[in-house]
Amino acid sequence: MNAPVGNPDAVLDCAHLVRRFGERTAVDDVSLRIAPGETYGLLGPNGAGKTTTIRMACGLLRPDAGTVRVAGLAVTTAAGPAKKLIGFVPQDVALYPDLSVRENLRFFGRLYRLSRRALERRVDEVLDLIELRDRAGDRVDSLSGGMRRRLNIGAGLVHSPTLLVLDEPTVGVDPQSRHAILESVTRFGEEGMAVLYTTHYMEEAERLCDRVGIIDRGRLVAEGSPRALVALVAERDRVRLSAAGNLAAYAAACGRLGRVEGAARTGDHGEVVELVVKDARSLLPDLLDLAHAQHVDIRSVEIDEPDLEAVFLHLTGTALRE
Ligand SMILES: Nc1ncnc2c1ncn2[C@@H]1O[C@H](COP(=O)(O)OP(=O)(O)OP(=O)(O)O)[C@@H](O)[C@H]1O
Repeated sequence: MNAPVGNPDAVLDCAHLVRRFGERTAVDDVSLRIAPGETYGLLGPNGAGKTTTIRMACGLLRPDAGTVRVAGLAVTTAAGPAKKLIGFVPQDVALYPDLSVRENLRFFGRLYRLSRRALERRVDEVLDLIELRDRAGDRVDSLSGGMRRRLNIGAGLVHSPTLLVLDEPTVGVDPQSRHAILESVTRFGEEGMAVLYTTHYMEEAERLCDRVGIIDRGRLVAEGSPRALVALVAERDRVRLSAAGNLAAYAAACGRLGRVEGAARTGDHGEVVELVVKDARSLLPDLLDLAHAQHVDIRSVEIDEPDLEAVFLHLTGTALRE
């Protein structure tokens, strides 16, 4: 049976996802959780693994390893109850150009077998959410590109999903539609929906997301609130390094570095090194060099407060946007 298990507080629970394409590991041991009403941004440059991660999260792509649960239900590439809880909005617009805005929404609602009355009510709600009520009767091929993007989001919303997954929804849209999209995503969170949002625009992640995961070359290299991540480049921070190797020796060596005010091995299985440091920004390279010298494999860095671009640059040595 597909009984709910795992963390009941998590709407989405991805554990240790791995996906390879030939020789290339596109997603390398990514775990993330999203709580009800939480907007989580997956931030990374082109090719970092964002789309591959969310396609696995939605059951559109089979992971080579790892599991996905939505509201405790296993997500697989086969049809199942978990899939009904997910609304997926792809990067490319998938709509019927010769149908009206309203007819498109009805079409997607019928796929989920909503009753006629429930469907009409929900279509009206969605038209308000995406701010297209005044265009409801217009054919899609008469809409601007940005309006089509908004309708594309509406199509993912019409069955009232518990989890909405949006893949770079503002790429290439006009400023007015971009604003409307960002406003509506804020409202989804306020209404209790969990949102997984991929972007390579730092300012979007900073504005919209309760929490951001920074992904680089398939690895989730840092996770936290925008403010907490920004603290990575501020004056004194708590740093949690998830790692594998001789962590007792590594923690002791970190403690001997200047500017480290405390170092301890923690975590349920001793897999974390926790540090209190002054100016994590300048210290992080030393911590990573030390890990390298001691053959310690750092899996992720977590910080409890300048901007996310700086954080990204600092963590990966590359810019978020090429
Ligand atoms: N179907 C596929 N076959 C082969 N390689 C793939 C496939 N899909 C993705 N990849 C590779 O996996 C890596 C991650 O791609 P992915 O599309 O997940 O990144 P992304 O962060 O979403 O980037 P973008 O912002 O450009 O969409 C890239 O190196 C990409 O070339």
